[in-house]
Amino acid sequence: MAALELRTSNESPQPNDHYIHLDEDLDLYAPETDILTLENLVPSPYVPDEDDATLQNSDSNISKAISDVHIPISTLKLSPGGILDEETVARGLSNLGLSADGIYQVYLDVTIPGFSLVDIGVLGEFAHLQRVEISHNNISDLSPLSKLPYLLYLNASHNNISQLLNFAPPFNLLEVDLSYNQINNMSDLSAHHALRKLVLDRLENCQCLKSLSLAHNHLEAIQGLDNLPLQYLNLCHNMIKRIENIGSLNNLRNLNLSGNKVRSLQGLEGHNVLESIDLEDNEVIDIVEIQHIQQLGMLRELNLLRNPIQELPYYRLAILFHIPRLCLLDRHKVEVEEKVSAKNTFDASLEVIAARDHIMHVVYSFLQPQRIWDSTLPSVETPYPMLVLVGPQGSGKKELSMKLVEEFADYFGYGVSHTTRLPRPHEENGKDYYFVSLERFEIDVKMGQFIQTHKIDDTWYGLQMESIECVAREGLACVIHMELEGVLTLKNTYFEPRYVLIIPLEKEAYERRLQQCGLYTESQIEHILRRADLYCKYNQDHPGFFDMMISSEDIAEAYHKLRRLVMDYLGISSLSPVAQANNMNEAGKSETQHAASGETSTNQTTGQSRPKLSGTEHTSPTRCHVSSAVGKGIVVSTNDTRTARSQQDLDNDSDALINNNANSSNMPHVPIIPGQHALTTSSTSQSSSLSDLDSATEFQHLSPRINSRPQAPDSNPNLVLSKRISPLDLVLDSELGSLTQRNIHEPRPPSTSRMIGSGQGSRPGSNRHKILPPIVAQ
Ligand SMILES: Nc1ncnc2c1ncn2[C@@H]1O[C@H](COP(=O)(O)OP(=O)(O)OP(=O)(O)O)[C@@H](O)[C@H]1O
Repeated sequence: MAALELRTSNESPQPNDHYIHLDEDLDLYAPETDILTLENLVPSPYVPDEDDATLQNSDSNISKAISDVHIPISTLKLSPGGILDEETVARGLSNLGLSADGIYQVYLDVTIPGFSLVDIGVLGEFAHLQRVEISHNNISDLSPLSKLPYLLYLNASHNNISQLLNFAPPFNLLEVDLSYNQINNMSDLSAHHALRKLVLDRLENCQCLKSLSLAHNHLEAIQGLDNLPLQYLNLCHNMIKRIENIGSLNNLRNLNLSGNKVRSLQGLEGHNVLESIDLEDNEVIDIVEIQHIQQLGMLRELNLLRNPIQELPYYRLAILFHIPRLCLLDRHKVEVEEKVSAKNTFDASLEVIAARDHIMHVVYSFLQPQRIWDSTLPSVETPYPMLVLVGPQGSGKKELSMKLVEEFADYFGYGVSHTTRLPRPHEENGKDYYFVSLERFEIDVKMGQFIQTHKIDDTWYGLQMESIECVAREGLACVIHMELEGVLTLKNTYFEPRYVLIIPLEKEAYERRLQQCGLYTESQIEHILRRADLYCKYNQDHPGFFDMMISSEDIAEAYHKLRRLVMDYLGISSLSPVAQANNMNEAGKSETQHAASGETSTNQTTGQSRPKLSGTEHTSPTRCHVSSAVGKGIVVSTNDTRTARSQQDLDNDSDALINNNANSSNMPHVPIIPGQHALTTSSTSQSSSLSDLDSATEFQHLSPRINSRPQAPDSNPNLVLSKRISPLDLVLDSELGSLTQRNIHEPRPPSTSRMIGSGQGSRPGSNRHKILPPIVAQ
């Protein structure tokens, strides 16, 4: 093996060993030799300047002497053609020290920058080198370094190297600087087991570098990758704590950071083409970190296995809620059901909330002994009449409801909700609300008492069946107020109330009002105002959902409108009889026009049209004429089979209805009062409205008569049931009966449902309008 060595011992030179004795007249530069002994070292006669190359008999001066040797350029060209020659190497040698085997004094370092070197093959002959600096050349092949077994430090920056460390690795290679090269192929570095520092700065010239893998190193930070066109970056199994300095990797599609110490996902924002992130076995702990990757539109795969975040309840659903576009999470395929479940868990739509609420109460009530709520039980045509004021908190619904009930005490009763909030001054238990403890509320829920519940902040509100039934038992229609969620639940039940949206449209005035009442904190007010927007939007998006909207900036004015509306419903007026008749005619005309033309009424807030709420929605032809006249309110059936009524019909409407009722059913002429059942006069139905199943059977015996179909029991004796059936079955039975047993052209016997018994007096207006007509836009 050829080597340039300095031997300081007294060893005798070996003739065949290419040793050079630095005798008095021996030239230092002797290319054909490769070992120097330092005995009697004298200045070289080739050195032109006496001060230069003065070798002294000491180690320190030897180094200087050799490195300062000057060869006249005119006589010697270093490394011609970029092929490194020994002379150039000799000029670059420094750092005299012991060879690795401890036998020789050798130069341990070589520095050969800026020689435009292409071929460094000769370096292989300097096996003792420990530090090689060959930067700023044109080297593309480092394979000769495979012959330097003691190499510890390599600086090959600013070259044309395209392969990373593609030489047989010196056993102890510690540090490599390959910055400013053309590396576009990262070879497996696992053989370089001692490598502790790898500098790959300024790889920006590698404009084709699409895939970079630096796995299983001890990298503590990401750097030097700026602006690379990388699509795949594998940094797994390093010691990286922060995702940094990859902001300019705009083409990154696949990032593997598994097996690191990453805690935050900050730094991943803006990687809009990132499709896959592997963060398995890291330290991500907080779900808020997901916000950093939430907006990555192409992200389809995420692996957070073996991160503390997995301990969070609903972890998987939470991730899917934030990034619903994921297809693969923690190496498991994401199912559609999971995505739906995620949405429903964290941001359920109002409809879902209501459906859940409804299901819960139905299930709990089924677990209880069944009772028939006979005062509010629906029949085919006559839902129990209810008026629901809907709107956000502080919109004045409660005040309006109370006033209405107070003024129209003969028609309406107030359906008292339960709440877990404390009573406010002037509020009375049982009048404004039933103020109950949370425990009591929960017990009632589990006892199946509620038909709907709704939570606002930490307060529960809920309407119990008994509250409505209480009002119905009095023969009154029920007025309640609630939030939108409550309405949606109610719409799942058999109740078919009229819904009036009460909402202050002027936001500033509304805000002032909320502030002045002193009941709400600033954040609550903000929330309420947002809810007000939600109501408006819901009204816009669901035409016809609310039957009417009343703006409630000014409560007095709102009440005035509501009052007018109700009076119109009930056909009562404080106007003169003539004006009253005119009003009725006007109302009748507009109703006729709507019914005849199938017009739609206009949504007040939006100007959108909405389908007129009328029974023309019903499919049964036998029900059309009924519904076209009455909508969903208190219903009286007529013999009139036309769907559009003439003005004359309307003028004669009341009388016709009364006569029809009386004639067709052979029943006495009775005025109709909301909520009163026709059979309340019968001794059988005088009993408690909270009947158990026995009374349900009793009810079934009577049901044909309830529907004024005397022939039904005979023609269908099965209707007299001895077994228990559900109210729903009753409805189905009676509907079936109406379709199968009765000729649909046959005039329909009037329904006597909701009619008061003959023994009871009529209430004001009840002989004028027996129905709650559909609300039309004003
Ligand atoms: N059973 C119920 N289901 C759903 N919401 C309800 C129910 N009972 C009451 N609410 C609503 O809960 C909200 C809070 O009730 P609260 O008695 O504090 O009314 P408020 O803030 O005075 O509002 P408003 O002036 O509109 O009546 C109100 O919007 C009310 O309508």
